[in-house]
Amino acid sequence: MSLLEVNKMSVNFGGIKPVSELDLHIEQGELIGLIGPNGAGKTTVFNLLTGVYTPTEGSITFDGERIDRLKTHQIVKKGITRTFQNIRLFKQMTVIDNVKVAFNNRLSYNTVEGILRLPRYKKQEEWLQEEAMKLLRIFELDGYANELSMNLPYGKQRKLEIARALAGKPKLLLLDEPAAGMNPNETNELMHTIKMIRDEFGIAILLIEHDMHLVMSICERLVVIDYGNVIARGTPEEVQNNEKVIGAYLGQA
Ligand SMILES: Nc1ncnc2c1ncn2[C@@H]1O[C@H](COP(=O)(O)OP(=O)(O)OP(=O)(O)O)[C@@H](O)[C@H]1O
Repeated sequence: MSLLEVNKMSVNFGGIKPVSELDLHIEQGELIGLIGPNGAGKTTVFNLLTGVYTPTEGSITFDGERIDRLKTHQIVKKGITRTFQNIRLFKQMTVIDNVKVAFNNRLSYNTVEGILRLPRYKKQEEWLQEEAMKLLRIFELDGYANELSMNLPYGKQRKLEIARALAGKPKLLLLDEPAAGMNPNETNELMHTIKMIRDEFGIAILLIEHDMHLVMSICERLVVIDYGNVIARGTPEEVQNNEKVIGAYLGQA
């Protein structure tokens, strides 16, 4: 069984169907690109996978369990985390605190232990600090740990968002246009970061991205959607030469 199995998933908003009968399978450790023209339904797919929307038809099975009726925080606990098209960091918090909050669902002290700062709280706080620093080091953000996140350069804010998503220890990471707004150097660095995550963390990644060079360079398989329907699947080479795909992108121009 695949890590993620989406079968005939649709969502209907008062007659509009941004996603229609979508099938999607992702295996452990795969790096898959979800591409398509503007308004094709890509972000809606992410919102369905993460419980922001509930599918009106079809099913989502993750790690052998149905998740399509679960709430977002329950899905995070099952092992799916994401980043957003527009950066959603806690701007007024430090870099390390942005990562620490995401470890929350892995802590086990209760409120009283927290308020009284009892030993279990202290031990977990130390663990939290170490784990958060480890993640920051991997992303070369440890030097910025105590800066406010809003003061980081744009590319580093994007990296921090990914680091925060990894703090939840996902089995599947969803990245929504991580290269949006980046300059070519930042995009290049991001490409290495995404590859590194997959190799070091051994997790599956589903990537929405308009930067075709990035997508074609790092994804093993691509799924192309248009008007909420899958119009092509395959390796980057196969998809690049697919007439329906070319037509969909030209139609946009
Ligand atoms: N809650 C909603 N109610 C009504 N329509 C919606 C809702 N959410 C999304 N849509 C519509 O679904 C379509 C797909 O939007 P979506 O944001 O998923 O596309 P996208 O492929 O991510 O586009 P982009 O590449 O521009 O980010 C759009 O026409 C959008 O207006």
